[in-house]
Amino acid sequence: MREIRIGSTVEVAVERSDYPPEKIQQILANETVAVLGYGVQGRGQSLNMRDNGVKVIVGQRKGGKAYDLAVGDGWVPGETLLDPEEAAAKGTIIQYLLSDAGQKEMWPKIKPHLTAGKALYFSHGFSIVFADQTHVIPPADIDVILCAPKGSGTTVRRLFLEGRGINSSFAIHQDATGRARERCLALGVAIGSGYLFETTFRKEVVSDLTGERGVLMGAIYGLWLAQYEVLREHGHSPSEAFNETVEEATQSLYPLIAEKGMDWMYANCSTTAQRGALDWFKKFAAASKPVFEELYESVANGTETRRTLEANSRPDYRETLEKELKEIADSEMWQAGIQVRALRPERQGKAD
Ligand SMILES: NC(=O)C1=CN([C@@H]2O[C@H](COP(=O)(O)OP(=O)(O)OC[C@H]3O[C@@H](n4cnc5c(N)ncnc54)[C@H](O)[C@@H]3O)[C@@H](O)[C@H]2O)C=CC1
Ligand SMILES: CC(=O)[C@](C)(O)C(=O)O
Ligand SMILES: [Mg+2]
Ligand SMILES: [Mg+2]
Repeated sequence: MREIRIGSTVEVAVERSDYPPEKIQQILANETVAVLGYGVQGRGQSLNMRDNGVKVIVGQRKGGKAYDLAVGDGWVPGETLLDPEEAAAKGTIIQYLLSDAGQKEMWPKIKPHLTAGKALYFSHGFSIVFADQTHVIPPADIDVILCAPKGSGTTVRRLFLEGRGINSSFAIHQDATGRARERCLALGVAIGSGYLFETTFRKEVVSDLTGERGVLMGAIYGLWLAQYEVLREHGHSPSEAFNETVEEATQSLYPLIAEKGMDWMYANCSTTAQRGALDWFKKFAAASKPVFEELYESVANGTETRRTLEANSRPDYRETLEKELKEIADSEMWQAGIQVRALRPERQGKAD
């Protein structure tokens, strides 16, 4: 356990060394972990647990890319790769890692398998907190726990293979067995977390939905796009606009922020850049804060989850999504990106 003091706030983080492999194996000795869904998280988490000596089975419907990927990763059909319902019946811990819309849809079929003493595990507070929309209400005699890696499942796996770990949030919603916490933390480390920070299901889902719609994904692209367009409209070439908006950010300046913070990145730029950034960040903060308030409200009052469930439950949701992603890919900015990335010396001659 590591105590962190930030101003007047004291937080305790659970670390990997609190749950060495022998302790994980002891806590989970009589458990079969059924990972339902072999998407981005299901894949990363199940492979890491398997490598950590946990007894894991995967529940993924036959047919489709995810199933083939699971077979390719060494899950054995009929043994460690089953239908989601079959896996739910066999598992003592059910990791519910279908897409959030998929969790709602499958719930009536999964619920009967959640018998007394089992644990239901989520990587997002979505289904439980917005139960008025999802109707996911677990029986009272099971544990309901959460471990949410704060990053893509791809990163969960990559960092694990590099011997590193991802930060995750954890939360206990229901402790029916008295073992919910130890189950949750043992799993949290087994899936590849480096540090685990305690939260609630509600805090997790509200912050996560805000972050991904905001600075992590939605806002960052919105800002980049606006700057790219202004540069182009003023006669700058596509490569100049892209370099000055995206390539420099990801290749030079963001890694410096990751290393030692914003002040460190600023300190390593010119005094000219520093003066301008120090003046302008306040204007951007003031201009965007009302949008973040609007976003937070839309998350907190359930508008965002309602929209997600509606859009992602449509039979043609994949085609619509692919069309929207293709529009981005085909836009001048990201076409410029393909060309500019190909010029990175280490990528010469290699495809994107
Ligand atoms: N993608 C990520 O890296 C992160 C995801 N999460 C959370 O983890 C959970 C899983 O998310 P992802 O891995 O992104 O899921 P995903 O969108 O990759 O889908 C996971 C699996 O669900 C299956 N599925 C989808 N709809 C279904 C349905 N109606 N019936 C049966 N199966 C269905 C798909 O075949 C797929 O194998 C979600 O709660 C998500 O919010 C949390 C942190 C990051
Ligand atoms: C990767 C992650 O943590 C996100 C952005 O919240 C998600 O994929 O839902
Ligand atoms: Mg997240
Ligand atoms: Mg998310």
